[in-house]
Amino acid sequence: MSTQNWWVNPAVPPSAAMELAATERQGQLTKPPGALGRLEHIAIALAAIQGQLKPQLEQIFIAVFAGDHGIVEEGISAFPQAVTVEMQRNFINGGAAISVLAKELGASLEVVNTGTHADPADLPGVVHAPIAQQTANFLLHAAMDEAQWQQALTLGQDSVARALEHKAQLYIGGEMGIGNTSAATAMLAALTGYSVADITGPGTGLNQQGVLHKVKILQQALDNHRAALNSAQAISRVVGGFEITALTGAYIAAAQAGMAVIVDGFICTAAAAAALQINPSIRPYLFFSHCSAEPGHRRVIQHLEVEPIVDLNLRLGEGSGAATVVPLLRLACALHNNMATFAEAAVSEKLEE
Ligand SMILES: Cc1cc2ncn([C@H]3O[C@H](COP(=O)(O)O)[C@@H](O)[C@H]3O)c2cc1C
Ligand SMILES: O=C(O)c1cccnc1
Repeated sequence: MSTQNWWVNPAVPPSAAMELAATERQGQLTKPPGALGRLEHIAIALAAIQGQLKPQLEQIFIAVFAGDHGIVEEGISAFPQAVTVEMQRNFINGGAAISVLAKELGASLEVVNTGTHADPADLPGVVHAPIAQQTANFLLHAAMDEAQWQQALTLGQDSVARALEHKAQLYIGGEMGIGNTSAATAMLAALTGYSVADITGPGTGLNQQGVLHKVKILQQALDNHRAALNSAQAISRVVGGFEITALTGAYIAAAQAGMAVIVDGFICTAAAAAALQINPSIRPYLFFSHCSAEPGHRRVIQHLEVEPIVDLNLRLGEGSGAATVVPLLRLACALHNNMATFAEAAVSEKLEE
């Protein structure tokens, strides 16, 4: 099915035949069947996605989407908005957590300015595609209009096109945007039905009073927009962010291109939750990396019925949690691809029951 709205085009399901072949291979490797637990499932899922018995994760593509948020006027972050621009420089200069992780993994790293206060002349090396300097303050206004939402979504699709040019076998999206835990929380409350109070947390480090204020602002925002929040697309447009929408577009486009994706923490999960409602066919392509220390994440993960790979108390963003699990995925593939079978190693198989 092809439609004008590219984001609803279904992703082709991963190969069932390859899933079966990879499952059979796991059963033949020199270990009790199932003994490598979820590492087996990861390798099998990657084999099915890549359509090859021995999946490969050499080329990793990481995109960090930066976006500024009008809602910061309401005092909902512990850090000033200037950090969104300052961190873009840090990403490019190699000093940020995601820069270090990307280097360690031998991954390609790009930074996309989806709409921030950055001066492009000041930040060479960033992909500048600003939709505006920031979203509208969604306490009173829709964060984006329809054209801006589509533009942001397409920035994610463009990034996936660059990942494909790099022959990437795995796509990681990250985000940077002061105030974006507020946008993510508002989106997730509207998408899942959890109350704002149930899933609001400190983000970069609000104190208890700050969190209560954040709850109040987000609750008011959702009340103000209640009538408009009638679809995942509307929710993402009205209370989301440019960078979060770009991530939603990237997840959908990667799955449509048959590429595996690792989802990062709380904010990326908001983008993924919207993507899954807009286009449910992408689900098999998404691996959820970790359970964030942002308190709402555990609930949201349960609601989505997904199982994060690790739980390390991370609460950074930038794609850092997703990058952190790449070595585990690589090891899962190495075991699956390189272990000997019982026949090859002349090891006796399990007794018949
Ligand atoms: C120095 C610094 C680096 C970061 N890298 C990611 N974030 C994270 O914190 C922000 C969201 O938190 P809030 O909603 O509370 O503003 C996002 O930019 C997110 O990526 C950072 C935050 C800071 C301060
Ligand atoms: O889990 C995340 O993505 C997160 C949590 C807090 C602040 N920034 C990001």
